[in-house]
Amino acid sequence: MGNALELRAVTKTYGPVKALGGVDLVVGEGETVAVLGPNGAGKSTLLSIALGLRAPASGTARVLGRAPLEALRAGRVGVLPQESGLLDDVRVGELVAAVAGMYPDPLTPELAMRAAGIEPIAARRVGQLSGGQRQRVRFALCVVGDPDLLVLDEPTVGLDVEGRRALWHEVRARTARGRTAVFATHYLTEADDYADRVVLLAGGEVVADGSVATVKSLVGGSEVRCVLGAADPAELEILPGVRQVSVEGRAVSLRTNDSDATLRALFARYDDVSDVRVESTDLESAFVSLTGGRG
Ligand SMILES: Nc1ncnc2c1ncn2[C@@H]1O[C@H](COP(=O)(O)OP(=O)(O)OP(=O)(O)O)[C@@H](O)[C@H]1O
Repeated sequence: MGNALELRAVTKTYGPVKALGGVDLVVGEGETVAVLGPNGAGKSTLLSIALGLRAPASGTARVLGRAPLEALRAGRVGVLPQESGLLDDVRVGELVAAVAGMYPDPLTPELAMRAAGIEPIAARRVGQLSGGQRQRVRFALCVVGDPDLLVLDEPTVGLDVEGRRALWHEVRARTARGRTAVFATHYLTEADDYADRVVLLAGGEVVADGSVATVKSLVGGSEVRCVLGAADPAELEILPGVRQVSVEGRAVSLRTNDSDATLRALFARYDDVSDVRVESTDLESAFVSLTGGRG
């Protein structure tokens, strides 16, 4: 199988702002990749370059072995942009059917509407829909061409539980058939649950790229939380294994490379330790640690 997406040394600036500073990203066909990063990290810029909607300042982008716009025009790519206008006066079913007609080998409009959970509102005018319903319509338009690559920018914003469930069900069904999905999200649980690979952007650069487990292991270790009568951060810092200490009132959190050694020393040193919990690194703490607050 070939590559669905190939970005090589891609840079992008907006005036004085460096949005991307030399990004390499190769996504194989069949992968589900989450692009994560703080506000302003460059996620939308990266996706729009991948789609050919913006040109990189330098570097190259290829989609399914072609120039991105060519792949888009050939109907091989389904796009769910972060914000996009929809024609207000048409009915949902008509809109989906019209867009289906632009593709060489589309799904039936009914199938696309069912995937997005909008069959019951097929006769409604788009202008009368709620925000979440409009997002569902955008998703139906994104899949109706039966594309090989889905590019989704924060796809579940505004969707209710059922809408999110339907969307991910459809994305998974497609990737299970060898299609590819690249999505940007701020919901780390979505990356954890649905992506087989995570690309973490910060300040326009890739700071981590790998499976969720790999990205978590870059930060490594675990977190020991407890409650202490009187916690002195300087004393806690020298306990074995401890890399980072945070104290809020009586609540103590210790990031450690060796939770067993840290716990033994904690109990030996303090006789008023309570509410002890050990947690392995989650994606959120990996995110915070690797992006270091950079936008
Ligand atoms: N059209 C534009 N003109 C000027 N600057 C822009 C433009 N679009 C994006 N930027 C800047 O480029 C940087 C990257 O923006 P981008 O929208 O790609 O980030 P993002 O990771 O998608 O952010 P968010 O999570 O907030 O959606 C930001 O500093 C942003 O202010």
